[in-house]
Amino acid sequence: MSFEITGLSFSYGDHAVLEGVDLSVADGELACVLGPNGVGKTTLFRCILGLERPRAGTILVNGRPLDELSVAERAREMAFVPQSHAQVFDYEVLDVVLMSAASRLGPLRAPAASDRARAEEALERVGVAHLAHRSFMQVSGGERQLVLIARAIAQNARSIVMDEPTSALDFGNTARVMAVVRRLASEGLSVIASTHAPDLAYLYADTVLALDNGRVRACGSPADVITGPLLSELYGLPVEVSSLYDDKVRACVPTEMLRGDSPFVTSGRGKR
Ligand SMILES: Nc1ncnc2c1ncn2[C@@H]1O[C@H](COP(=O)(O)OP(=O)(O)OP(=O)(O)O)[C@@H](O)[C@H]1O
Repeated sequence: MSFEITGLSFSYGDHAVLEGVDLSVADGELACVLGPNGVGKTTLFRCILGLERPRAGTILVNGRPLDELSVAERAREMAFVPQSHAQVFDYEVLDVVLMSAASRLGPLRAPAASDRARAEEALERVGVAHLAHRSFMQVSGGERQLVLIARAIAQNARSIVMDEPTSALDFGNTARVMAVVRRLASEGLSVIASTHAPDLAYLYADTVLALDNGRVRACGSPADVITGPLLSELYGLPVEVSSLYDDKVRACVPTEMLRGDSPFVTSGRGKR
């Protein structure tokens, strides 16, 4: 089991954020974490990455307790893909990917030719090798996200944690990035990603964890978790879930928008 999180509880001072969270993600699996703003998704990831110390609970990464891993070992086991719009690197794309080598290098050691080759190969794998010598700040949000995923691949870790990998992306780039993430999982990595889009979680994930107020509201197969009643309760508004393409797709619709008397409906839209 690549991530085995048991009874995880965390507080910022007096403010309890996570309570008794359990999650297992095996090699080859993609788990999506869903939940309203402020529910504790990023905090959960910070605990998994060893950046916050839980009040209670255990985290095993590839079978080893997180708190027994050195910083370098954590970097070998886990790669982190942050939200692309939070980045301020003014480096060439290839140099951003080469930063993945930092955990293997001693202080003041330059990356070797093999690190460079690995970085170039990772860019190739996510389809953005042509951007290698462009400025990271001057490529699009979707391309930037793919570069950050390439950096995670080049790190050669067995597990990847992604904080809202598609939050800044358009429709096409969302599909491209999620396809890459899905492929990485299918190739044997364990991946945990947060998302605000239940229909994306349904389409791509093997497991969905729905957090509500820092507690697990549901965790299981997308078919069990992505349902109208659960999403309505989780987000506090009526949601209908329609099954499409033999239930390979579920469209999640906030039905408030469809009611003729809805205060949100100001034009002809939704009144039919
Ligand atoms: N450094 C901090 N100190 C104190 N409280 C914090 C800190 N970081 C986050 N919080 C609080 O912890 C709670 C969970 O925050 P977190 O960022 O984990 O939520 P999230 O689910 O990732 O939210 P979003 O979907 O908006 O990104 C929130 O109430 C937030 O205000």
